[in-house]
Amino acid sequence: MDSAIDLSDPTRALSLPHIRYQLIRLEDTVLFHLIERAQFPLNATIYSPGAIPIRNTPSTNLSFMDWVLRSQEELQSKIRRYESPDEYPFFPDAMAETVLPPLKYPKVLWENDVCVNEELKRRYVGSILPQVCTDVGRKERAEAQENYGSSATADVACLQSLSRRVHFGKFVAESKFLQDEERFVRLIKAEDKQGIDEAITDAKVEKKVLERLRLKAEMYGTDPNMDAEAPRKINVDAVVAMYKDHVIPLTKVVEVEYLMQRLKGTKWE
Ligand SMILES: C=C(O[C@@H]1C=C(C(=O)O)C=C[C@H]1O)C(=O)O
Repeated sequence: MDSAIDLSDPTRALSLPHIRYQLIRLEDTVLFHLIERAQFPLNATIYSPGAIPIRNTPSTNLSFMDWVLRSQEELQSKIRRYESPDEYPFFPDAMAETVLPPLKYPKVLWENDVCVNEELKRRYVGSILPQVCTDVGRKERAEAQENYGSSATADVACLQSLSRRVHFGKFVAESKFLQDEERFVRLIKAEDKQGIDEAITDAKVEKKVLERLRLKAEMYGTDPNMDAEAPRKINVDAVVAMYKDHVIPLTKVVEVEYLMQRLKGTKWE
């Protein structure tokens, strides 16, 4: 799987404008996967471990959606998805040998074990989905068994694109570190997480992200030829809240935790 960061040229890979451009493109990916998911009911059953017996496969106590996610990740690891430094599996124990020769990615990040996927999935299932799947001007059942497979497939796409988005925080953090090494070394040595969080925060950029996202959700969430009263394809407020309350905060957690480990390791990935 190709990395979205232009790793052929490490200088470009760590250019903040280039990274921010990738983050803007990822907004479209996340939004389109959410629109796909929002056409189905919440189907809460697929997130409960053991609630749906998974037939003709070794017994598992995973939820149906987790089983689909883990199975997809196992396959995708065989085609090198997780060799890319911007991809992190939700089930590291599912990683298998690749069927293709290994890729040689240039080293742009420093050794770290930062991964927020568990917290991301908890928030996705517990807070984000219930809002995204809320009725948007149409009567809807809470469950539709015939959509269990499609809902889980759309969830995998949403989770993987959200995971890439928040873990891009490592490239942002490395770029900011190189731009102001002395300040960050001082904050890291003082283990001043609050100070690091303030140093990596750009409130103007965050405001622009949310404004742009609202515009995109309003534009992509409606059919141009339908009248204004037609139901929207996505709950716009839910999309903006997702970024404001979860995506941006988790991206900053990744930035801070990556920087806290920046002076410990060797150059990696
Ligand atoms: C990603 C960045 O770092 C922080 C996180 C942001 C986000 O997740 O959208 C935006 C601005 C910063 O507060 C950045 O500076 O672009």
